[in-house]
Amino acid sequence: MSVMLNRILRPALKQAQLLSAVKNKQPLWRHETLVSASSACDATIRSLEDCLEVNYGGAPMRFNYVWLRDHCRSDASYNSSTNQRNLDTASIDLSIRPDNTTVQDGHLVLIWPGGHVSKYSLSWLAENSYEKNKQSTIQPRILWNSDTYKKANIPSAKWESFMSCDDEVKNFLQNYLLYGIAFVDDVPATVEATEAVTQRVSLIRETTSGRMWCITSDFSRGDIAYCQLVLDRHTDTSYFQEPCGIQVFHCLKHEGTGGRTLLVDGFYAAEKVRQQSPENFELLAKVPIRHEYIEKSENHRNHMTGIGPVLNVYPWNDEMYLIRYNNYDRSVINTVPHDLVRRWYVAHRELTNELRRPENELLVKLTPGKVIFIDNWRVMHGRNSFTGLRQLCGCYLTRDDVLSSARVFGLQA
Ligand SMILES: C[N+](C)(C)CCCC[C@H](N)C(=O)O
Ligand SMILES: O=C(O)CCC(=O)C(=O)O
Ligand SMILES: [Fe+2]
Repeated sequence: MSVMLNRILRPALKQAQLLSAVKNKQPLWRHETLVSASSACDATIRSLEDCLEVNYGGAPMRFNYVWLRDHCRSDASYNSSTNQRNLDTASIDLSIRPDNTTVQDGHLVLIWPGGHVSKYSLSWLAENSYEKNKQSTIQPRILWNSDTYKKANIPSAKWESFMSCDDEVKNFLQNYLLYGIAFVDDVPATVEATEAVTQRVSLIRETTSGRMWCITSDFSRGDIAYCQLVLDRHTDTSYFQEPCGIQVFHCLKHEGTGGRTLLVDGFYAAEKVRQQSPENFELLAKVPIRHEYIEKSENHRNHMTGIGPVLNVYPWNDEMYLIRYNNYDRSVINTVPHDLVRRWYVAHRELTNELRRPENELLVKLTPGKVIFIDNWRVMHGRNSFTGLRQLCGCYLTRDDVLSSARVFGLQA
């Protein structure tokens, strides 16, 4: 089986060579020919069968030849003013190899059959190598429990400066990216001001809940959010194929008791599971789970479903990027056989236990003026039961646009 696979991946290797390599347990790459070797003051290059090995400081990096041709940054191949590829990738010969390989002034220079020249700075190659990227995080984060979040003493942004000063928004976004929650204080207690504050950061994502929504416990919609009962920790819109990126809450009025907001860093809890039982983490990251929103009332008819694992992880570096966790909206499990179902419940229980540890629960009373932004892909929210009139307004924001704003400010996101 592995021989078959290798044959497909390395067609140039002779079957006999391959078999003897497998038999002698030699690494297969030994059989690849060292076509040329050139060195510069800071880099060594080796041409292998289907890739170029570049030694430049850290671990050796390997660049496939088609990849190199595809990533040529010459004017003919790439439009650097729009940052878009001109080259038709389908026109590249899949067995292409450069005729000439040199390093000049910190650049790798390749001459391809037909004479096209490609030049890549070594630092660009290092930055964009798989070897580098499998070790880096897309988004640096500080995972927290109640204590560590409080000790970090993160300042809230202030309405006045938030609305007028980009640096205030930048600092706010930095906190938001690191912790998955961030606050703006002194916001006028109106839907309009709440809308204005969110538009400093992103676009509003209109959903079936509305654009800006304002809820009281009036049972106006077919969902338990619209009552006075306790709501356990959860992420919203888990029934969307792409759950909403950001949840914004502003409590405009509360004449009564209770109704504190519960926040839990889902990544903190999930990392605990990863450390304690990697097999449970993997199940939560693999088993597809459906969530559902079914509403049948006079004014609203909806049937949404979203399918995906509870934990979503980038496959090349194992970084977590999205949690779907909503026990209210979780639908029928019918995507895996019974033995996996049993193991999935064990894994889900372990995650739930971590999410429910009292030391992980941050409780905040949202008061008029305090707007909270919650990373709905990471931080769970819930609330205590409450009495009296409570008016909560807010909206969802599109994640892509929040991250884009952050990157435009020069933040890593
Ligand atoms: C009020 N607000 C619009 C925020 C929520 C309504 C949707 C609640 C749903 N159970 C969910 O978790 O997505
Ligand atoms: O009432 C609250 O504080 C939050 C309710 C909730 O979970 C939601 O609206 O998404
Ligand atoms: Fe919610």
